[in-house]
Amino acid sequence: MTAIEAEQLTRSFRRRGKAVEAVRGIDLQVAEGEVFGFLGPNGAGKTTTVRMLATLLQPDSGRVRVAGCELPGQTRQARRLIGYVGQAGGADDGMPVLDNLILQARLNGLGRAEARREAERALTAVGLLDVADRLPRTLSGGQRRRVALALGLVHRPRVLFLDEPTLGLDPAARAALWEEIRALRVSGTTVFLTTHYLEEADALCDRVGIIDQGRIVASGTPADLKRGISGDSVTVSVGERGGERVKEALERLPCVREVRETPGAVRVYVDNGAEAVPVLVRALDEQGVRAASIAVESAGLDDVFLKHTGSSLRMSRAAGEERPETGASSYAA
Ligand SMILES: Nc1ncnc2c1ncn2[C@@H]1O[C@H](COP(=O)(O)OP(=O)(O)OP(=O)(O)O)[C@@H](O)[C@H]1O
Repeated sequence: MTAIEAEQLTRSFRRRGKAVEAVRGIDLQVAEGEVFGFLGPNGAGKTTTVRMLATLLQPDSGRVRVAGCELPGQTRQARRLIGYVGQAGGADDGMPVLDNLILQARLNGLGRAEARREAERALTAVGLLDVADRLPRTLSGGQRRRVALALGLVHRPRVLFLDEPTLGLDPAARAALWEEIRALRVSGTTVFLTTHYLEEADALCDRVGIIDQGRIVASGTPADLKRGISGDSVTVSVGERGGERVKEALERLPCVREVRETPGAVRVYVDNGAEAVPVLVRALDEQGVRAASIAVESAGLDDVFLKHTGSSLRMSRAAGEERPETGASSYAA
């Protein structure tokens, strides 16, 4: 059965008197029990989409059906069946972790005893029962993120929305959260997560939708998406300038299938990276171009991203592109 269905969703905002088209006609379907990743750069429209799917924002046009409920007509029923964990997390710092969860469960209509039971179950599920009596502000960033996850899970939602669940976490905390998400999948919960971490989409998701400038530009399993880009990618770092010359020097070579410029580097697609590198180095030498570094990899999701959007997600992160403050609010259905 389909857990999430959207047809031709659109949403604009007004900013300084101008219309910003955040979402421009999105269609998607997520099957029950699937982990679906929504991958895109800053400002692509991920949060706007996830908030519309999770009943938190009204679309300008289009249709949403989630957990069997048609929106906006069946919003109340839908909220009982879905959970939402926003970027800001949702815990109240003035009360201990367990009380936060009990309150959340009560808000979802559970009786006192059941709310306590479910709160303890959710904390156990995210490995935090030992901090039940602590105030959220005394916890580490990773622990606070897991409290937010528990808040989204306390009423056993069938569909869980996670907006950038691991943003800013260190690798160990991220790995711990990935395990929680994998466990949710095993329990049959449908998970819709937004991310701009390629590795996260690759490691966790059954299917991925790539969003850019408010539109889905590609979707499929990570393996299917990568299959469309077989071979190796060679990244030639050239600094701020010089990309154009490198591109010119390399795109004529018979072993080169395609060349794309990204900020500070040129990505070259070849069948066999190890064989191509000496040829590329010679060609650069002949043109008097010096590369800062050359790296060979199997083509991955970033290459899929580059192909469909014309920009590299990894390179834009490396170039220090910071995310704007979104002020996202948090809510657990
Ligand atoms: N409330 C708002 N008012 C005005 N503009 C908005 C509002 N919310 C989002 N936008 C704009 O809509 C576009 C999409 O934003 P959105 O937050 O959905 O992107 P995103 O992919 O989630 O980005 P990020 O990864 O930075 O969270 C951006 O240009 C953003 O500035």
